[in-house]
Amino acid sequence: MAIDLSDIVFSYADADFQARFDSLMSEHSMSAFLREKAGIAAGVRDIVAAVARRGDAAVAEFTAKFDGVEMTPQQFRVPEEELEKAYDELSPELLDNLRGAIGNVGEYQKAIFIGNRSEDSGRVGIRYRPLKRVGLCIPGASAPLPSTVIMTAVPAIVAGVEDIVVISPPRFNNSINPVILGLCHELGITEVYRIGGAQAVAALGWGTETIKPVDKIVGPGNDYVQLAKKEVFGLCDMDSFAGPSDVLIVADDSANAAWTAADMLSQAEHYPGAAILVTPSSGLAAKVQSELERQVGQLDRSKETLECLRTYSAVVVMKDMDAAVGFANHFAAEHLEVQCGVNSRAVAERIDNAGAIFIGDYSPVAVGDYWAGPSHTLPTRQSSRYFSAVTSNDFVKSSSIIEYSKEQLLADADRIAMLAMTEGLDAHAKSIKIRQQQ
Ligand SMILES: NC(=O)c1ccc[n+]([C@@H]2O[C@H](COP(=O)([O-])OP(=O)(O)OC[C@H]3O[C@@H](n4cnc5c(N)ncnc54)[C@H](O)[C@@H]3O)[C@@H](O)[C@H]2O)c1
Ligand SMILES: N[C@H](CO)Cc1c[nH]c[nH+]1
Ligand SMILES: [Zn+2]
Repeated sequence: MAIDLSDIVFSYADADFQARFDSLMSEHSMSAFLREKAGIAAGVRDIVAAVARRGDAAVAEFTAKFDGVEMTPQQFRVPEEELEKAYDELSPELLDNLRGAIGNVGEYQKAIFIGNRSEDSGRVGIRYRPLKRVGLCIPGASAPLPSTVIMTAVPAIVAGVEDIVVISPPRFNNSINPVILGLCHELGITEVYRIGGAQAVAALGWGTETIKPVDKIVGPGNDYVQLAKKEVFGLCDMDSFAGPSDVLIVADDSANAAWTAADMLSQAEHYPGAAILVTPSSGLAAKVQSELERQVGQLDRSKETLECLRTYSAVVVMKDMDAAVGFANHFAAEHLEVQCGVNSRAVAERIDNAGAIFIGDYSPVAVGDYWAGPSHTLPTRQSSRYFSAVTSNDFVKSSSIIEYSKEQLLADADRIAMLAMTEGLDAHAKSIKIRQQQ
């Protein structure tokens, strides 16, 4: 039966435009998610509390319950021989391509790294040091994503993190996908645990008898993983909220409709994944709709992708490019593509909220997912308004440096003391004044 996607198309000229706009914005918002998942959040809190109280025993119980795998705590960690064996089994061609991606990501992450730009030679400064131990969440239930190992581990390696720990659910013959394991070996990561979900995040945050706590947890995951990261925040740091993927494409008449549709499908394929086209061109909207209808049936995950198009996606016709850009800034996408021909860079300049911006016809999201250099671990659910992509700079912390000379302190001593007395803190004032009395 022919696929009809006319339901996902709407225009500023429609009577119900505002209602559809509001519902699209709110469906994808963080507040709707947190409200809708309040029940799951309560369950996640219980899982985290149980791991905090009972450590490994609780991790083993939840792994049996949610992943269907019975393990003793000694079996959580993947033996190094298994990592080596998985590495040996990678085909030379795959290994070469993984190395190509690792090289690009490493080069980019080095170029943007601020951790080696400490400034502590003057009166005030800042000093960066790498985090000592970090945990990476690598999804593995709906689809194992080896590329996420590269996109989270390489920035940490560039920053100089000593201990990198990987957690991933035991969804592949009771263990982890072998490409993920082989890649860990290639990157020199030896501490890999076949546990996932909220229980694994809790183990990283609280520590257990067999897993030492980490300083930061980074990486994507399903609702349980993301909500658990929120629960352990404070015990350690975390990155952004990297949940279900989305792409928003701003395009004009010059866009190639078949390519635009292909890029939308590449996000919808994530299942869950959302793909939204915003354009001032009703002609392009119609062509993209028919390309989606034509191409979706040709995909391996056609059924799932179609469901994501129908459930989370839209083709929206706006009055003009200003309105399209306004829509994009309001939506705050994880991935934002601009396909506006020679105007692409100028339109991209006007985007304030997006995890990653892909400019022009030859920068589909997939080039960033696997290859270009910036991490594909990006803020979702409109949180690119305030969160950013994972970078090497997420794996350093800073110490402020203050080093006054006698002359510098004496020059400002009275003024500092006065501020202290204004707050009624005379011990503060005296710690300054005592130095004036030499
Ligand atoms: N934004 C990004 O950068 C990015 C990158 C890659 C993946 N992702 C997203 O990450 C997500 C990965 O999801 P996934 O399905 O692979 O899962 P996952 O691997 O993150 O988590 C699976 C675990 O969740 C736990 N779980 C499952 N059902 C449960 C239940 N009912 N109660 C308690 N715990 C339960 C289980 O322990 C299971 O092992 C997807 O949404 C994907 O789109 C995002
Ligand atoms: N688009 C996903 C979220 O940014 C990342 C990914 C991994 N593999 C393919 N895609
Ligand atoms: Zn992707």
